[in-house]
Amino acid sequence: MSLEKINPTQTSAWRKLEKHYSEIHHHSLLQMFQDENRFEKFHLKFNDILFDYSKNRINEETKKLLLELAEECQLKDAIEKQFAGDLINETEGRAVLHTALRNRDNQPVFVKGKDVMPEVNAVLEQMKVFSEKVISGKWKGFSGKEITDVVNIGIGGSDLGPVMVTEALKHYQTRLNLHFVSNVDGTHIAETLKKVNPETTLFIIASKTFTTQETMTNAHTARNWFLSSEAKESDVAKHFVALSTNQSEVEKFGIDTKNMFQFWDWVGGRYSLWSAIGLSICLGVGYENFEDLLEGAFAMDTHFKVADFEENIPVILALLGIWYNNFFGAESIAILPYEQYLSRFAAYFQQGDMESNGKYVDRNGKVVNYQTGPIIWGEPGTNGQHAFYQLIHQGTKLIPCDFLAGANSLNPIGDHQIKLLSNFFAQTEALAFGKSEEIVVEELKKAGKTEEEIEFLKPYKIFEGNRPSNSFIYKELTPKTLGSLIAMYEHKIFVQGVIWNIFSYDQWGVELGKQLANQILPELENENQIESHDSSTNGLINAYKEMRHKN
Ligand SMILES: O=P(O)(O)OC[C@H]1O[C@](O)(CO)[C@@H](O)[C@@H]1O
Repeated sequence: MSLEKINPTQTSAWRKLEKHYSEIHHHSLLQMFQDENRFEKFHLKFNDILFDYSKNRINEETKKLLLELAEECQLKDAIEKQFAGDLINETEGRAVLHTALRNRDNQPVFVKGKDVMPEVNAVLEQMKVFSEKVISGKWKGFSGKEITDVVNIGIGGSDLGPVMVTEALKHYQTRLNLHFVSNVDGTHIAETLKKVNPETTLFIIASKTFTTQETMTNAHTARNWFLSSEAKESDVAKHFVALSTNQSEVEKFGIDTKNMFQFWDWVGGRYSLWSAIGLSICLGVGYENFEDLLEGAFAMDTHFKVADFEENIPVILALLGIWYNNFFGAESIAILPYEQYLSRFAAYFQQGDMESNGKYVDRNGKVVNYQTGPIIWGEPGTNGQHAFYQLIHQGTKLIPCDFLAGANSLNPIGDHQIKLLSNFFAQTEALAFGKSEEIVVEELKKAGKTEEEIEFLKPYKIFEGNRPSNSFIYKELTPKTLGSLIAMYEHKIFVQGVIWNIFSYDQWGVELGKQLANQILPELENENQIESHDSSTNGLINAYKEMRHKN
């Protein structure tokens, strides 16, 4: 059964929200916080995570209306259909079941009448056995030495998840050194190969389709490099494994299918870190930690499935996003982790969110007349503070922010953590409440400025505030907590897609560029002048041909 296809702007909740927005959009957070119970009203707890959403430009009525919108858009039904394995990715005729990959209570999950759990568990077991063999040193390279380095070759969802998670869980690192190669720019693989030894390196070729140009090019280069050492063709099996849904392409590449870790078309690339694509995570941090990551995600899945919407963290997070995106006209969201280990978290959700909800055609095939997915960006605090926070505080754009921090550091050195957290708390406070003219004047007086200097400096030093943020504070960055946080954002993306009435699980928008690149590639293989494109593209190609070194 497909999802209901409701244009959100046609719902009565949307109309009420428009009216409500016109009534409250100028209200300040300062006024709203006159209510001493505001934090009590607008925060939620989930295991070791606290979600404070009180510093948002909402009141109880806003929340009520946003929840009405979710009901009217039949969110409950959509959630049930996704978890049940309905073919909700209609343009590709697929179910969407990354939740089955972390379905830790093992209840059957059916796709087209077949329970997928036995296969899911079999691949997990294969990942466990293999990663333990490599980590323990039982898996030997062609010259009998242990594996020391693992190179994951993949791109997009076959790279970003493992990169983000292995960085986030570096504290739990095994003895193996992990490397990731994604870019087709030869520099990426060249610089990586300089660091490794063919005798002790394991290459993981990670590609759902096993046809992606970047990945296959890098994979062939790695294979040639490997075979240019002492290694023989028959040694490839000891040094190359594949993560894919495409067995025949894996065979064509020359990887023994014994060394293939399978996943399925109901796992979207950007939701695949929980699948065989997570093999580099298992190798990097150990299978038990990978399992804990799955546990954390499963706990969030269960919460998302069963909690009432008003207490449902992904639902509330999604609705707040809609409030800013569609009513305030905010164009982006900054994800700002005060946790160095989460340095790739925002980059990961750039793909997660923007590839999922960057769509202008709705589920009825009609061009939408409202905004859909936001731009996602961000860097870890406090680095961001010294780079782009100026614009968030005093720029002309409204940028809702998600702040994330661990209460405890995994590297408790001196007073680093309280300094870090003092910044975390200070930033959301400053964004929300700003700095008034009176305080600015008082400070300038204290600094001994003249009346004239005060008049001049005053406007620059005032912070109008009223800039919204969510805060997530968790006990410590464990694999479980990380799993929950990732799943939380995944479900947020899904909820927003349902409300915007778009298909969140396809990505047709990346195809045109790929197609054109394939057409242009043969044109670059000769020295002929090119005239087949527009004048700009012709001009650029011909200039390139002039500039490049001739063989
Ligand atoms: O795993 P594959 O098939 O190589 O695809 C890599 C990436 O390419 C895309 O299909 C489009 O860029 C992503 O969705 C995907 O994560």
